[in-house]
Amino acid sequence: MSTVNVSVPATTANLGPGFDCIGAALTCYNQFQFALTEDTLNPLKITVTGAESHRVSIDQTNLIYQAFVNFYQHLDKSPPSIAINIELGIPLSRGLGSSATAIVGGLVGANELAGQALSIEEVMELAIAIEGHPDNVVPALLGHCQLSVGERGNWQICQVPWHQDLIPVVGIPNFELSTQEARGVLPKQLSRADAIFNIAHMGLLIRALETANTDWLAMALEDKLHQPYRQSLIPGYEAVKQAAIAAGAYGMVISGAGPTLLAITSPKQATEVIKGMETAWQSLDIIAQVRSLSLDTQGARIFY
Ligand SMILES: Nc1ncnc2c1ncn2[C@@H]1O[C@H](COP(=O)(O)OP(=O)(O)OP(=O)(O)O)[C@@H](O)[C@H]1O
Ligand SMILES: N[C@@H](CCO)C(=O)O
Repeated sequence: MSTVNVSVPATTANLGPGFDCIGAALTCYNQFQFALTEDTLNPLKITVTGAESHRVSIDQTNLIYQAFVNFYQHLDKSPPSIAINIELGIPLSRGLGSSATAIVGGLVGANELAGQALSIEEVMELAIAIEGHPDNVVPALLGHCQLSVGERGNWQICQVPWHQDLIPVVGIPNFELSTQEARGVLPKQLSRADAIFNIAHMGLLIRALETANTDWLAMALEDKLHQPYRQSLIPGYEAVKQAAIAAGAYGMVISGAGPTLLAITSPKQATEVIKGMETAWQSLDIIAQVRSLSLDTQGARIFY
């Protein structure tokens, strides 16, 4: 087989208190096609379609290709000549795990072309090493909501049940915030009180997601580790949060490193929450796309 297609879901990381360790896959996708070529003079050809396609590099710096090459380096082999077609469905640098889709897509495509030389656990390990933290790449690969605990070479991955009555609503503004910039504003040290706050809220979050106990969820989404420092990088954060909660959301958090904002609500209130968040962005003259999504339960999918 010389051509393989891989579809990888968007992911929302952190979910409030779970900085760098929890993330959920959402029903919005990037698609990648990998076709082996015989062209040794031009070993890489990349084409990109979809919104923001002009912003993706089409040379060897492309993150998908870097992950692809990383896979072959891991096997001590040279990468084959390859044509990669990228169909972007997930906006870039918005906190919806676009970089994780590129890393997972590149690795899964390479693994399939290499006859599944690596197990899914080995692919996951490589993906975490490239991204530097597991919270996006693990659910992008496996689907569902995933808690990743451990360190290089020794990860425990725990699927966190997500109650079907909890609807994720994402508000995606039309400005970008790079993960690098959003990590740059975080303090190097935390007080003991803030550490205890996050440990307790994270424990509550796991049970709240499973049971849809909405009092628990409303409290569990609070965090003292990253959101207080990142809010000022996202114009409209407070107004959109207030509007979402007034319209029936249980809470609202920064999705990944932002600037996308993630509200969680009930199936009944989802339309009102979307309207409320839209109106709040509009009143600040910020263009944003607000929509409800579902939990993706498949992760990276291979098809021919
Ligand atoms: N389909 C893609 N092909 C190649 N590179 C990509 C692709 N998608 C994302 N990237 C790379 O990832 C960068 C965005 O990564 P960044 O971590 O800043 O944002 P994100 O992954 O969208 O957000 P977050 O990590 O907060 O969820 C892009 O600037 C680009 O370099
Ligand atoms: N946990 C990461 C997710 C974005 O890559 C962060 O918030 O910086």
